[in-house]
Amino acid sequence: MDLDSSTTATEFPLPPFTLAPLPHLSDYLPSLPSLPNPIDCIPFYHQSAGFYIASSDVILRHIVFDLSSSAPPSPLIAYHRAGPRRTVRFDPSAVRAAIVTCGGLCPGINTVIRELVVGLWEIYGVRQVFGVPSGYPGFYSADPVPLDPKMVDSWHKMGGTALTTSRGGFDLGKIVDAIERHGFNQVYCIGGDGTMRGAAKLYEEIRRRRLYVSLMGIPKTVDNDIGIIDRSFGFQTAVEMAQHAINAAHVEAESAVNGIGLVKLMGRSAGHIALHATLSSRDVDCCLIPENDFYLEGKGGLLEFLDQRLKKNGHAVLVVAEGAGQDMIPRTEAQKEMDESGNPVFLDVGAWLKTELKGWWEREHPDELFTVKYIDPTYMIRAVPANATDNLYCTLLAHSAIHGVMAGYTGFVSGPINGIYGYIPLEEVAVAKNLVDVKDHKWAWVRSVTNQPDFLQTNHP
Ligand SMILES: Nc1ncnc2c1ncn2[C@@H]1O[C@H](COP(=O)(O)OP(=O)(O)O)[C@@H](O)[C@H]1O
Ligand SMILES: O=P(O)(O)OC[C@H]1O[C@](O)(COP(=O)(O)O)[C@@H](O)[C@@H]1O
Ligand SMILES: [Mg+2]
Repeated sequence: MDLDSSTTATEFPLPPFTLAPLPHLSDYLPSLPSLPNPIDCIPFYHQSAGFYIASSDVILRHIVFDLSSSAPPSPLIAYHRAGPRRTVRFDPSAVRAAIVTCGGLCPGINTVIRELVVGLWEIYGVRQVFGVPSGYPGFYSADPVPLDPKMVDSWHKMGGTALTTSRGGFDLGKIVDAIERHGFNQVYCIGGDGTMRGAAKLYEEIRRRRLYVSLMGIPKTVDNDIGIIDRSFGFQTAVEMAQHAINAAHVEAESAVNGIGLVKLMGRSAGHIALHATLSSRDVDCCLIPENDFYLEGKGGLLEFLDQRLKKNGHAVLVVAEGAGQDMIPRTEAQKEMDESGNPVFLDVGAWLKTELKGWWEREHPDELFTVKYIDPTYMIRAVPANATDNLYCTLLAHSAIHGVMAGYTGFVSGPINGIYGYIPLEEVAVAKNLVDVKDHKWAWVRSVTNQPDFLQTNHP
């Protein structure tokens, strides 16, 4: 079927798709209040046609089709659209909302908290909003902190999380007991893949206990390792911050004889920050990520590549994601540790690479000048406030979360899918990993920009 030549519009039927479930409190609590949405009374909003989202409004997860393919496409998935519903299932005066932040930092967490508080207060007239300090353990080990718009007014300008966060300490029974004890009937969990896994268990336990509590997840991770949604909030700010480290590495390398600027960026199992920072910078000669094994010695290896690059340019810039090359670094049994959440704690691949490079130069070019400047901005790229783009994203994310919870939905994650905000079942997001696909165009673009080796083991003896 040659569609290039068609000069007129051609109609095609939409392929069949499956609508993902969206849990609702009425699934197990048949007699819920049903009230008009308080937005009806806010003069700033004009409830034109389509303002309120209906349960029939859906969005497709995949929007790329091969019309020439005769084989039926693999079943397409659709999700319910995010946004305000005509009726709400909570009396705003009876809402007691809890916000908790878990795991590592990411630019914009405080903006999400701020917009949850302001949105609940101003749009829905909720007057009882609490912050749960120090992550999941805070439910049972700390007192909730009452929040209001005045208190959170400038939080969007602050990095980190004003509620404080933690890893580990997830105790299902204690947390749900605390939710009941405090009378929380809405719970907003801000966190990464680990937090989403925890939230999915909390939702199941709340449902098992048939509690009138809506719990949802707002995905956060600077690594951008959460699947299904377009990207994590704060990720673009982190990539922007990484530029400063790469620029410094480039200046140091250019100013030295046979200088190498080496930058380690975050990315435990996914190298998105390193990839995007490399593409944004144009000064990087080689980008190493966990998804693409590399080797040092021999034909097609990193050392051969650097030797050529130093001969040609006199300097080179290397960007390495912290999770890359971990299986190459010698480690003692004692060093096989995990963090409090069970995430692997890595050895410093940057320090190891610096040592390897210096040893190599000593062996190959003992009489020539050489220097490696190693920059590890690690926490500097995630402990900053969100940039303008991410601040706007955090606001839309928080509002879509509130609209869904007030409408009585539960056990979901809110996030943009192909740019349109949707509600995704928690357990789907909790298992959906987002790794760099080294066979897609972006990685090919990195290799064309850097002209780095493909490190295919076939070249490697
Ligand atoms: N599989 C899991 N089940 C329940 N709780 C989990 C699970 N994985 C992580 N958690 C909890 O979620 C919180 C954050 O997890 P962590 O992996 O540290 O960060 P992130 O959520 O940012 O990836 C921690 O309190 C951790 O105990
Ligand atoms: O904050 P910690 O415990 O030092 O963990 C650092 C790790 O956190 C991360 O920023 C990701 O953490 P999250 O999964 O909690 O977002 C990794 O990039 C990094 O390896
Ligand atoms: Mg994580």
